[in-house]
Amino acid sequence: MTVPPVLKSPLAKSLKVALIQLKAGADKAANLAKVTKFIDDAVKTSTIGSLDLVMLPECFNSPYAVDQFRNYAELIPSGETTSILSELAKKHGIYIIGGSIPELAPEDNKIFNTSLTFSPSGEIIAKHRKAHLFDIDIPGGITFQESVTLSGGDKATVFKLGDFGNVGLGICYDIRFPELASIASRSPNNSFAMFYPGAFNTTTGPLHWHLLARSRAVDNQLYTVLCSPARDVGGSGYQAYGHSLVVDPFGKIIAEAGEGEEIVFAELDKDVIPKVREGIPVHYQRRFDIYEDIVGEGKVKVSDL
Ligand SMILES: NC(=O)CC(=O)C(=O)O
Repeated sequence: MTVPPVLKSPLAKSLKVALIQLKAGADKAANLAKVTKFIDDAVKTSTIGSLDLVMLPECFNSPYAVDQFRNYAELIPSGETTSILSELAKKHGIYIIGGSIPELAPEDNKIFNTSLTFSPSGEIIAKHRKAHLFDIDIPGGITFQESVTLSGGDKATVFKLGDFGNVGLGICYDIRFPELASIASRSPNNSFAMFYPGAFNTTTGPLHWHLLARSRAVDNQLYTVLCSPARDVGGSGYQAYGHSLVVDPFGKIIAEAGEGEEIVFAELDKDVIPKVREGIPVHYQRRFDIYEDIVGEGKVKVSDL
């Protein structure tokens, strides 16, 4: 039997988070004013004590629409959304995982769907460009082609969240690709959580939102934290699913929003990861001798039958 080593949690101290589930409209200034108010409110009304981190949803300053991304795109770090989030992080002395915004890359005029994380002193400590673009076609359900106007990022993102430990960051459709979470959780990265700002919809949300969040948590024995826009009831555009949530490393949902605008609070307990990994030690039972070559297409070994 594999005996797991005596475990030190990858989360050094418990982390108190708020997820801001808000609805973005066409008016960018109004979206940004709303973000400012929601973050102020989260800090003031926290039901779990002083917050460490606030997270925003995918595309919180613009409509989630292929034909609009370029109109709302900003330079990073000189754009106004970056400045506002940096100031808010500094003002409240918290980390902010800034959902995502359309980013204009001036060197090649490409547009990316980009998430920034800010430290409590307002510095950018992580930047992730959505790597897997949301190009799907479900007849009678939803057709969406991000690649019409967006380009995909070219890296997995793992970074140090100050004294808490390491975390991974993906955006929405990225959650369907388990590799990003595996990269974050495995040695030497040893992350305690994956954060996914995400805007699933009323077709794929009921099918897969909770399933994927819980799967990535169970696969990797870490927390998964997903923050969605609120649903635009009666609106004619993209209908986000809502249900922002936090899943613990056992796969249990420990906090969840409904469909409307809402703030959800959750505490990520530092002692849960070692308990899960000691009890169900898959983290130490992986057979890299069998699957080390199975990376990328065409590399699967076919056995001699
Ligand atoms: N909007 C997305 O990027 C992903 C999504 O809605 C899905 O995977 O379903």
